[in-house]
Amino acid sequence: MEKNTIISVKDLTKQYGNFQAVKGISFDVYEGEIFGLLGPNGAGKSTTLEIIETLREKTSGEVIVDGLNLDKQPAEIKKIIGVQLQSSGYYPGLNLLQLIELFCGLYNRNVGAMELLEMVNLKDKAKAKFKDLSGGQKQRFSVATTLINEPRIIFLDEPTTGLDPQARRSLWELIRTIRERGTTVIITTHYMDEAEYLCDRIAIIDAGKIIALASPDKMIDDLVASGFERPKEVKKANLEDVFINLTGHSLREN
Ligand SMILES: Nc1ncnc2c1ncn2[C@@H]1O[C@H](COP(=O)(O)OP(=O)(O)OP(=O)(O)O)[C@@H](O)[C@H]1O
Repeated sequence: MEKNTIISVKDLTKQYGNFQAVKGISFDVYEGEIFGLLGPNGAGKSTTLEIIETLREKTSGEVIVDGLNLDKQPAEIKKIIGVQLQSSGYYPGLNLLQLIELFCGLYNRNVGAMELLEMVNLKDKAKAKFKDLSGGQKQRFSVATTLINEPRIIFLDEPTTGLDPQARRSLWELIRTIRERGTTVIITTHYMDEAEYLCDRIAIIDAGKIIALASPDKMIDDLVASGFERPKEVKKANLEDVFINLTGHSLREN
């Protein structure tokens, strides 16, 4: 299948004073994929994401989003992307339904607020305030807000950090559903299992450089082909499997 490039980043750098946080990275994101930026704390993932989102100035390099040049058409780019809003933007007096309706008004969109809450499994919480949600529910709501302007691409910055295993799985399913509806997803994470489960392709970033870029499967196959073996035999399950098995497979309300 012919792949369409929807984001193209070339030789991107970001300098904070004397410190170069992003050191000339290049990558393409294909339309309809879940693309992951995987790396340790401080690797430059958020900086890279925020530059593409038009929220942070780059130092040099070229970024094209859906044919639009970041330097010339940032306002056009904003219209076709969905970005997680800071929770400080969630007016404390409003409930979830009212917040979505407010954002619809701001974006001049007419999406069904209740349908959106249903999609992220928060219909029952429509009348609740954001502050009264669990961590997983907060993240699902935050993902819902990225969809209000019916974007072609959504950006998720470490969406599952701090969540329990079930809340994470529930969010993974949501992210897959969003991709199945045709939206391209670019996500940052420092969780290996998340990258392996969710992402079609990943770029591993370390100290501002991309050190590998491929599908998780290909990376693992290449490592094995190089003669790598795990030092000891791996058990057929891990502690997370035990936890999920004991607390239930079904995705409960998180
Ligand atoms: N505004 C800033 N001024 C100076 N240095 C910054 C600024 N923002 C980020 N940095 C530095 O740039 C580097 C990359 O930060 P960035 O937040 O992009 O990393 P990250 O990969 O997203 O890490 P994390 O997982 O911790 O969010 C870090 O060393 C950070 O301290």
